[in-house]
Amino acid sequence: MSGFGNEFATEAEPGTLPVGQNSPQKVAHGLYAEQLSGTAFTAPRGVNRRSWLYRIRPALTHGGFAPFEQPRLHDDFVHGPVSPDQLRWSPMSIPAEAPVDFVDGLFTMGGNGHAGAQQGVGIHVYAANASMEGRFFYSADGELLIVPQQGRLRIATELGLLEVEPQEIAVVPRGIRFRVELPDGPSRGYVCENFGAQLRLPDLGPIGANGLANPRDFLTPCAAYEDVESAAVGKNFELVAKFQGHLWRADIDHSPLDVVGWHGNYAPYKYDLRRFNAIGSISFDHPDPSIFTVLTAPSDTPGTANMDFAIFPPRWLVAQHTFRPPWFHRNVASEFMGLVHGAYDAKAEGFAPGGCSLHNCMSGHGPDAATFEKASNADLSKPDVIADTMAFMFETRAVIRPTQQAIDAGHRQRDYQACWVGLEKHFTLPRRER
Ligand SMILES: O=C(O)Cc1cc(O)ccc1O
Ligand SMILES: [Fe+2]
Repeated sequence: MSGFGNEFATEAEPGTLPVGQNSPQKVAHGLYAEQLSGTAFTAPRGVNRRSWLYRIRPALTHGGFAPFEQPRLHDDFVHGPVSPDQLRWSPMSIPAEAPVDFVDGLFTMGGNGHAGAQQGVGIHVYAANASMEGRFFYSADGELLIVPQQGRLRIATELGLLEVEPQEIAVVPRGIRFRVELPDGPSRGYVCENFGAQLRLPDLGPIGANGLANPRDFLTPCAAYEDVESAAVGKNFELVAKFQGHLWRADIDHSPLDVVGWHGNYAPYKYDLRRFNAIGSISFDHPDPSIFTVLTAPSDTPGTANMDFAIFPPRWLVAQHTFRPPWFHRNVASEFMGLVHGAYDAKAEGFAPGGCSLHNCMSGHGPDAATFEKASNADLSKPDVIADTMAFMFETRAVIRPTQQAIDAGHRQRDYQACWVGLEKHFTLPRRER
């Protein structure tokens, strides 16, 4: 179903949805009615999100929770000093031998804020080789923006099935239970867990009513359900929850993906980044990267987002008498970048698909020496096309604290700063005539 944040109504069996009310005394087909609230009951109508689910069993049907050991996934972003170094990582290798599913394959790179304060983000990468089997997951801490880099994901959610491939993204709202299957086997990607206000389309200001990510290109699944008892398939099922920064597990004797019909505006969605209508300079100078915002999660300060998701898609560079690539700069916001495909226009080498970089608040960064040299001498009489590329940025208001495991990781490029060696002093003044 198409459209960002629409009021959808969908049923996998005819006659499931009640007409004219949400909670009849008896629901059709012997189902239970359950409301899933994604915003405060009293949030203003324009941002209020909730859905009504008609399901085989209510969501409370499971055993007690006990801690679940996956120490690579957490959100301890508070303790210890944080270095202002520019950081970069090569792609994390995908496990080859023992089966590792999406939950076990998550590795927290860094983040800020805390789920408890409903502020900040957790930034994770995943590297997995196996589908989740008999395991279902949800995060009560934040909505999950999933950016696959290698391998498709088949995300079976309570509200329906999302299939995403690299260069597409999926967003699973806080609380929605899902299972990730890997149709292509070895898979890798990035996840931004947004603890703040929900992602939405940015205002377009003078751009007008169209452009950037267009609402109709966001797709939400139709209802699809499983009527599966664990005993019938001879397996133990478990429900894994991320709650206040830690993982918990509970036995569950059935698939919780048992929603036969639902209606509302709190639902997972996907978007193909190749549909992004990039807008840029047709005169001079490289614009601020906010022009590439796909989705934004506002904070309480207008214009200063908890998190922005921006992409750097294929596009033409036509600006005149200017340095065309991203400029050297320092930013009050913090920038975590990843590369889904191809090469990034500020880095000639070293920023590989599946890799990532972190440039924190006020840390200087910009084009590497090779890019600076090339762009400073480029022939600007011709347009340049950047094809075959898809980089992205999670940009946050607060400093992104890398985790100790990210700092210690073997795939961290300890020589990252060397990419700027060669940016020599060129300062000269014309000789003054007497
Ligand atoms: O640092 C980066 O590479 C991201 C970035 C891209 C751009 O085009 C302008 C500013 C910016 O921070
Ligand atoms: Fe930057």
